[in-house]
This record gives sequence, C-alpha cells and structure tokens, in this order.
Amino acid sequence: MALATKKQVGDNSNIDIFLRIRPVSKPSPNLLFDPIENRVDFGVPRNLSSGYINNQREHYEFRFNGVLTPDAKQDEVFERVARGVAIGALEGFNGTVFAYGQTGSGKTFTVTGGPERYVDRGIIPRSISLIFSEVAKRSDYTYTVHISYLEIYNEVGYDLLDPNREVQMLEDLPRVHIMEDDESNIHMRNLSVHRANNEEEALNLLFLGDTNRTISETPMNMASSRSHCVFTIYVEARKAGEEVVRRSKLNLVDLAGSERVSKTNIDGTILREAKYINLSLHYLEQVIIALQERSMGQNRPHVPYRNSMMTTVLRDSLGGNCRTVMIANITSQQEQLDESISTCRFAQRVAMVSNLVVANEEVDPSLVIKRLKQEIRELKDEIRMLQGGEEEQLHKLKVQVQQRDNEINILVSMLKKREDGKSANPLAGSRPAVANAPASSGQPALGPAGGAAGQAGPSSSAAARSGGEASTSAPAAGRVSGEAADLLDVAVLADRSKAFELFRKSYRKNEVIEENKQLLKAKYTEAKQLGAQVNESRQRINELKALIEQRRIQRSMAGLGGSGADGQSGELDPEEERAKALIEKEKASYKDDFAQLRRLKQEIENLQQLLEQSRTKLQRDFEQWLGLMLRQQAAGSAVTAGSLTSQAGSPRASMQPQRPYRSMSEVQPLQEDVPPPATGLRAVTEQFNRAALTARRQNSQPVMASHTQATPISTDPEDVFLRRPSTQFLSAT
Ligand SMILES: Nc1ncnc2c1ncn2[C@@H]1O[C@H](COP(=O)(O)OP(=O)(O)OP(=O)(O)O)[C@@H](O)[C@H]1O
Repeated sequence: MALATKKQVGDNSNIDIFLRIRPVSKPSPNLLFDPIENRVDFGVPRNLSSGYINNQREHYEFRFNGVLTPDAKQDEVFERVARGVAIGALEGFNGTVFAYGQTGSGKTFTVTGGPERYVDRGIIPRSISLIFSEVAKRSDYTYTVHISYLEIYNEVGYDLLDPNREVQMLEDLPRVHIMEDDESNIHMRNLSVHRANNEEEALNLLFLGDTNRTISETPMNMASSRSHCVFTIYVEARKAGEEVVRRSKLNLVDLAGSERVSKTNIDGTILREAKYINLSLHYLEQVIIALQERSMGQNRPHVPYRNSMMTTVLRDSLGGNCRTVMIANITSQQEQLDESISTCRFAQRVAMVSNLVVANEEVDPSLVIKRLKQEIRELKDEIRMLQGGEEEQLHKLKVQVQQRDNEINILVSMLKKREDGKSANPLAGSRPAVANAPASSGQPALGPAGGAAGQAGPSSSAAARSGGEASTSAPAAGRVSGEAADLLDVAVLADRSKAFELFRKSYRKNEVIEENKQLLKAKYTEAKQLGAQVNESRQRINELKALIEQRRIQRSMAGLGGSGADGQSGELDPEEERAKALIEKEKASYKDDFAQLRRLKQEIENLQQLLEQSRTKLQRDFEQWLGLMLRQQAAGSAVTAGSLTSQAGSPRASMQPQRPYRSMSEVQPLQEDVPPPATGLRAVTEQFNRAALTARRQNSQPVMASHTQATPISTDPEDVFLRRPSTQFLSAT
C-alpha cells in the first residue's frame, strides 16, 4: 500500500548452508569432514557406487558455511546457525532456517529437538527463548509476538494450532489455502495466528502443534515425519512516539524426508506420501536450480514457486527478502552415503541463491490515522475559536493598533521635545538614563521607542561608566530612552500620580495644552490688569462722587448757592465740574476696560473649554495607557525571569525593569478612577467650570450697576492660573 515504506539496509546475501552430521553407532570410513575448513569428503569406491551417483568418480568434496560434527550439541547448533537469524527478526528482517535431508537424518531433532532431555531442545524452542529474553531487554521498543504452525501434507496445508477441535486424524485439522493479492503477496487463509505474550505461551503453542502433527510410521523410521512443517514467529516492533512499525517473520522449517521413493520399499498409502513428498522436494529443487542459474547470470525470468505449496510458502525465503539458512542433515551411515551426497549437492545449489535482505519498516496507517484525527480535532477547535472570536479579535487588534499608535506618539513627542531642548524631565534629571537602558535595548518589539532605546544603549552605558551623568551628557536620544524606560518602570506604574506625571509630560498633545494654558494665563493676566483698572476707575469715580457731594455740602453751608445741582446757586462750582469731568472720564475708561474684560472673559471661557476637552482626552488616554501598562506588567512578570533572562543572556538582565508591552489588547479605561489631583490642570478646569456655572446662574451685571464696594483681585499669577477669578472682576464688583 502507498503508506508502506521499506528501507533497504542490506545488499544481496547468499543463503548460508550448514552441514549437520547425525551421530551413528557405526560411521562410514568413507565420510571425512573437516570442521575447521568446513569441508566434507565422500570417498566412494567404484565397485560400491550405484544408482544415480556418478560411479565414475571416487571422491566428492563439498564446502559449507559451517560443518556441525556428530558431537555438536544443540546449543552450538543454535548459536552457529539460528541465533543471528532470530536476532534479525527482532530488527525487522525476515528469516528462515530450514532443515533438509533424508528421513532419519536428524531434521526434526535439529529444528524441534529431542523429546526428553532439556539440553536437546532444538532451534524452535531456543529461538522462542532468545526472542522473549531480547524483548525483555529492549525497552525502547514495544514488541508483539504471534505464532502460526503450518503442516503441508500431500500438497495440502493444515493448521496445526487450531484449538477448536480434538484431532484424531489429519483430516480433522482445518485446511489452509494459499491466496495471492494484487501485489503478489501470499496470504494463508485459515491459518490461525496466535498471540504469545511470553516464552511459556509460545512453547505451549509449539507443544500443541507437535501433538497435532501427523505421524506416519514407515519401515525406515518409526517416528519420521512425512510432511513439511513451518513454524512461524511473527515479530512486530513499535518504537514509542513513532508511526513506523517493523514487521518480520521467522520461519523455522522442518522439511519432509528427501529420500528416493525407490528406496522406501513401501506400498499403498505410504507410497503416495513418498510420491508427494518427493514431488514437492522436486519442485523445491526446480526453484533452487532456477535461482542458481539466475545468480550465475543466466536468463531465468520465471522461478516456479507456484508449482507446490511448500515452495509458494517459502517464496520469500528463497531468492526474496529474507535471511535464509539451510541445514543439510546427513547421516554417516555407509548405507546412506548416496543420499548424503545428494543432500550435499543440493545444498551447494542452495548456497548460490542470493536473497535481497531489507528491514521491513512500514508506516502504520492506524497510527497515522490517529495522528490525523488529532490534528483535525485541533484544527476544528481553532476554527471554532476563530469563528466565535472573530469580532472580538478584530476589536482587540484595533485596540492594539490604537494603543501602539498612542505609545509611538508619546515617544515621538518625547524625542521631538528633547531635540528642541524645550522640555525638562524631572525624573530624567534624577535618574541616569543608563539605569533603564538594558531593559529597553532588550525589547526589539518596542517599535520607535525600542529603536530609540536601542540607540541609547551604548551612550547610556558610557554615561554609566563616566559616573552617572547621563541626564546631562547623554545625547537626546539617550535621555529619551531613559525617559521611555521610566514610562515602563514598574515602580512608576505603581504610583498613580507619578505615572500620570510621566504620561502627561510625554503626551503629544501636551504641547497644545501647555500653549493654551499659557495663553489662558496671559489672558488672565490681562484680565487681571483690566480688572485692576476697572477697580481703580470705580474707586476714582466713587472718590469723585464723594468729592462732589462734599463740595456741595460745603457750598450750601457757605451759602454760595449758584448753579449747583440744586439749582439754587447761579454760580458753578469749578471743583464740582472738574470732578464731574473726571468721573465722566473714568466712566469712559471703566466702560472700555469693562468691555475689554468681557471679551477676555469669552476668550478665557473658550480656552477653558478647550483645556477641558484636552483634559478629558488626556484623562482617557492616561487611563487607557495605565490599564495597558498594568495588564502587561502583570502578564510580563511571568516571563521576566524566564524568557527575558534567556534573551538577555545574563541573570542581571532579568533584574532590569521589564518591558510591559506584552499585549495591547483588552485594555479598558478604568472609569472609576480619577486622574491624580497633582496635575493642577484638573483643579483649574474644575474651578473654572464651577465659576462659570456660578456666573451663568448669577447672570452677572456690569460693575457699576449694583456694587459700590470694590473687591480686590489676586495679583498672584499662579493664583490666576489655578483659580477661576472671573466672577471677581466680571460680576462681583
Ligand atoms: N544429533 C543427534 N543427536 C542425537 N540423536 C539424534 C540426532 N539427530 C537425530 N537424532 C535421533 O535420530 C532419530 C531420527 O531423527 P529425526 O527424527 O530428527 O530425523 P528426521 O530427519 O526428522 O526424520 P524424518 O524426515 O523422517 O522426520 C531420532 O530418534 C532423533 O532423536
């Protein structure tokens, strides 16, 4: 399937052949073996040779990968023949060990083992033991072991491990059929595969299969098997957290006897068995010959695997993806020399078969599906989140943009102010800029302020080395950096009044506010002067009026009469006339001043309104900014010791004031908060508003209309700025 991948880790490897010589009581002197050279020699006298053996030759020599002498024990056989193949199965390599030889040569003893002694255990139980002991050691993988046991008798497959029936006869076992899929993979239908969780369970399965194994007694071997048996261990290995799975098969094969039918001297049923046995071995030989010729460069496109069930089952083991080892079992009996020579000759052909060995690693679709489902779940969650929170996200982004803009404006304003040299920052003067430089320079996301801070770093550091005179000697950008950092200082944020002062000083519109305040102050000064003039005029007029009254009393007492106000005197009092003229003059002056004062009042009211609007805006911006700073301070505190430390690369950096700019979102103005009273601006505005309201309520009249008593107006400039004096000179008089 498309998901499956195979990784080639090995080159072509020929099938290893081992010769095992069964011990007999009377070994033939014509069989010589050299376990060092792994060589065996058959000396066949001309007069004794018969049958198909070439009687023209007296000497036959065969070489093997290993010769297991009659005294070789089962453990040695296992170690030399099967251990490597079994270990390979744990690592994803298919493996096959098959025993070939005439009846009674020791195939079953080699593969399964002797029935009585523990030391006689054969390759199957030893492989089981090795695999489970290795599985226990290899904790990085999770292994799963399954087992099947197939018998092929007369070209029919039987499941030796069918647990559902009591076996009396071979026909009681379920028949196994071979099926081939579109990709030419072989499948055994009806062959049960059993999970073996441990060595004991696996050995029990072996025992069950052996019990069901067909035994057919022949005159030559009372307990010989007339069938092929394939014991298969399936190993599956998964590494934790990986989707790749290794799957391998280890076939341990005990073939039927390879003797010639002509020598069995049997009849009936036994003869039919011998015919089938030899037929399947004949096909095995045909497969081996084809593979041998192919390996020798001859054109053999077709290998007749399908001619028998046994060769079909062992297809991968013969010329396919498998580490295969053949054990050629012979006996050293003189009477069996021709069969032994025949077995050795067959082994020589097998040795020329080359297999392409690769580890079977496959991507496990079930694990991929599991992962993909998890990804889908996560994506759906994300989509849900995005859909549900789209508007909210948009709003947050807008708020973020606005707040970023505000921050940038603040810092640009600070830069401009510094460059113009107009502003003095009280805190900048009291704190060397270098104190905040590391924290600022470590915040690249700060935008314009970050850039300024970054530029400030070296000069600030230089200032620190030169004795902390950064506030006076550092360039403007450096001082701005320090100030910018002050804005971000946690301690400053904690002090609301201080935070407001810093914010206000950096506020871009503060210049306009200040300008308006100065203008207002000038207007107040002008109004105060006018008020003073009005008061003086009023004072003088009152004095002149008093003078006239006094003159009239004096003239009446003197009996001068005249053309005074009472009309009794025909003669005018020049003093009275002069006083009257002065009064007129003062009245004119008073009226002009008063008119001017009214205009000033209007201007002052306009300015106050502007300032009130600015104050409201300032307050709103401050609250928004402070809320943001406090939120980010809280959010940033969690990462200060971690990410900021690692970013800065030194523990010292983590001690610096952290950058509160974490997220600009979700900052809501703290409506219940009031701006700190220390600014003065708020006080002025509130006083002005109260006074204006009072003035409107009193519907104030011109000075001369209702009051005769003069009310002094404060001459303190600050008082003029801080208090709302308009009623004193506009209406109170
Ligand atoms: N190396 C050995 N050491 C001791 N006894 C052995 C050895 N090999 C075989 N035998 C004994 O020889 C007899 C025949 O061996 P075995 O049954 O294994 O032959 P076989 O090749 O399997 O015969 P068949 O093809 O008929 O099944 C058995 O009794 C077995 O125990």
